[in-house]
Amino acid sequence: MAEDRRKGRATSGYGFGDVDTVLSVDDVARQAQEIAAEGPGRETLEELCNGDPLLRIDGLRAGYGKMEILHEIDLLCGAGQSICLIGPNGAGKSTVLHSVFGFTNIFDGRISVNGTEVTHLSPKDKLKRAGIAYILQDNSVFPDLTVEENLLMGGYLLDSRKDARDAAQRVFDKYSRLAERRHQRAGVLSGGERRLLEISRALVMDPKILLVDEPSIGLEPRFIDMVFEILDDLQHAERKTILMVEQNAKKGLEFADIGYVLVSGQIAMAGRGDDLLRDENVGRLFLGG
Ligand SMILES: Nc1ncnc2c1ncn2[C@@H]1O[C@H](COP(=O)(O)OP(=O)(O)OP(=O)(O)O)[C@@H](O)[C@H]1O
Repeated sequence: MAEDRRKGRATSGYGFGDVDTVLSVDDVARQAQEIAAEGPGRETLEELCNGDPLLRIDGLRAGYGKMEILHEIDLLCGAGQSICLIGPNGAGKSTVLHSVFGFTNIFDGRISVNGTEVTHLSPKDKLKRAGIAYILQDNSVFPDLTVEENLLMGGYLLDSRKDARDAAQRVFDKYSRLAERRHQRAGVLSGGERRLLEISRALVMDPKILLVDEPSIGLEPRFIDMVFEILDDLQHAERKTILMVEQNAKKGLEFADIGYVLVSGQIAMAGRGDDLLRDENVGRLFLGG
């Protein structure tokens, strides 16, 4: 089992946020497992989501092909809450999002939304029936299409083109910055505007749950705050539930209500974002001090 748990681990070093010290992934994994050998326990997770999860993951074992990357993951997220997953490179953070959206092989466990099991739904049904949207980690806009055409792509599962147009217009009404550029090629947008377009494209389907993979990646610092403000507004003004992966652990924990620390495909710790920011071990291992 110990060997299994190590299968998904990358071997390179990494840094988090402003970290100057570069620790090896194995060092961090070993130390994190030492400080949280038992994991956070179900009671803690129930308490963190106020006992009423919208998104619930129980005992999830999942991976790619036959390789198991996630080992009995439990995660509970209340409606309108945000969770940030942090941890070393290769820990399986993105694989959690991939599994919730239906991109992995699920060997065991259960994923449910509002009490309804969605474990084996296709990504299309996750979006259309379960209200889960996945926002890609990389630059995923179509640069040769206009801003409007990119947005309409987000509505391809709606029943008619008119429904897609109406949904896109609702997004334009919310983000005048995009509306002003609706006929421009997406390729000419700034990095921050492109990230806004990626988020907006997911909003066309009016999802309840947003899976956000590395929102700050590749962005100039001046755009990073903008993106977190947009996510904050979606959570607090529109009551979207957000499950996020963020390599910049400090930013992620400052943003999120709840943080989960993933190490070698297992949940090592979970707590309120501000508590984890103050936690000595998290600080030493993930925040550089
Ligand atoms: N599509 C895939 N096919 C096969 N293996 C994959 C695939 N995607 C990820 N993996 C492997 O799964 C493991 C976990 O990767 P994952 O991307 O989930 O980690 P992560 O914690 O998000 O890391 P990072 O911070 O580097 O993005 C790694 O060993 C990775 O090589």
